[in-house]
Amino acid sequence: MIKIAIFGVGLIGGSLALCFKGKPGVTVVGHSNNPHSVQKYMKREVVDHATTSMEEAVQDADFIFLCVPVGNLEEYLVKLANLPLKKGCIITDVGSTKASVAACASRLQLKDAHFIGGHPMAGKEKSGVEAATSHLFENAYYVLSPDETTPEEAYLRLTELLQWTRAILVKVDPRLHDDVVGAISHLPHIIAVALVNQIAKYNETNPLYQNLAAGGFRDITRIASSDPIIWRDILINNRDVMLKLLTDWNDEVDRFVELLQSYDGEGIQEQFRTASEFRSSLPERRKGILTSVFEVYVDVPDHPGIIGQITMLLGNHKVNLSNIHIIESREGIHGALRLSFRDEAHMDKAIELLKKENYTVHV
Ligand SMILES: NC(=O)c1ccc[n+]([C@@H]2O[C@H](COP(=O)([O-])OP(=O)(O)OC[C@H]3O[C@@H](n4cnc5c(N)ncnc54)[C@H](O)[C@@H]3O)[C@@H](O)[C@H]2O)c1
Ligand SMILES: O=C(O)C(=O)C[C@]1(C(=O)O)C=C[C@@H](O)C=C1
Repeated sequence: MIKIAIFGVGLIGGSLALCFKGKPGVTVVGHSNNPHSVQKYMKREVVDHATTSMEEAVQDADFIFLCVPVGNLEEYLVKLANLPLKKGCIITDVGSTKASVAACASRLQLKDAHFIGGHPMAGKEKSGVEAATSHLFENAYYVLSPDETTPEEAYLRLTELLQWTRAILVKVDPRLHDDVVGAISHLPHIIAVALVNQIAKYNETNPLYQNLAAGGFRDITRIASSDPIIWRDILINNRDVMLKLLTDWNDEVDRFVELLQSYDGEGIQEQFRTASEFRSSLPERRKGILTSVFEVYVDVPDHPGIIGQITMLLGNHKVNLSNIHIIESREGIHGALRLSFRDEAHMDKAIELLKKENYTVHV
């Protein structure tokens, strides 16, 4: 029997619990200091058992997942270091920053357990166990940060367990993680919140701002509704990285100020062109059983009607496309199309048809 203890059965802890619960030979135990939360975990059936006792949760546990706010991770590690743990037990976390928790674990020199930091790059603006879902991590990157003391055997045991999440596991150094995730996750959260607050101030004198706010505003501000405590902890913890990133952000804002002051239309167009190019190169990651990713890339010459030709070819043979993306669209340069399919059979049929028409296809 594999016992998994989860501390903090909220959005992320609850979603992990749902990935593991019911799997052969697995028992999932949830912990909270609050008896009402313990009852809720049981009522919602996200865990097999729940308790307010830390000792009971970790007794004989093979894996311990710390899914509490970043500001509480060190306190939990210190508590665990003083409890009897099963020999070889793996402690991991899901915190959105990795350097400080890794440093804390290495200072503590856990006796019988191995700490391997983790961070699934998936989430929502909603929090709590009510928002948990077993599909949350599917096709998402999941960072793991073993260090030089981590036995290969322990790392492999954790990666094997995490296969149930259907995430893509990737090893990243904790400091590099905080730099990169600061830029692609933490900075966007600050920008979204600052933007909403700017508009909310205008709205105080005229509700038309709120009434007219449409798709653009909603798209860029979804994450402004994220949990204040979770994000307070993340930003304070990654403070140094964030201060540097905000300086660079000010430069980006200043660039637009200069472009507008000098009526530089071409410069503005160039900003949108380069942004669109990078954004369309981001891999699409769809979640859910029915929306697994089956993608191919097709080299295409730059001439009008090429997308129509390809969609017609596939449509005529009843191949269902779920999405089509232009990766490179600069004039005179060969580009690529990313074609997405809902299942493997349609993807295979598309590859066969495209190759027959002499297109270069990359799978
Ligand atoms: N929300 C996201 O998109 C996301 C994505 C990846 C990782 N994370 C990380 O996952 C962790 C959990 O975030 P979440 O989004 O699941 O939040 P959440 O609020 O949904 O869950 C947090 C859990 O921790 C418990 N908790 C809160 N304060 C506590 C305290 N002081 N002591 C003990 N338990 C406490 C809560 O009861 C809850 O069960 C955080 O470290 C966060 O950085 C979040
Ligand atoms: O999709 C969202 O709502 C998220 O905020 C998820 C998100 C992100 O910024 O991408 C947020 C925090 C995490 O630590 C990882 C992922």
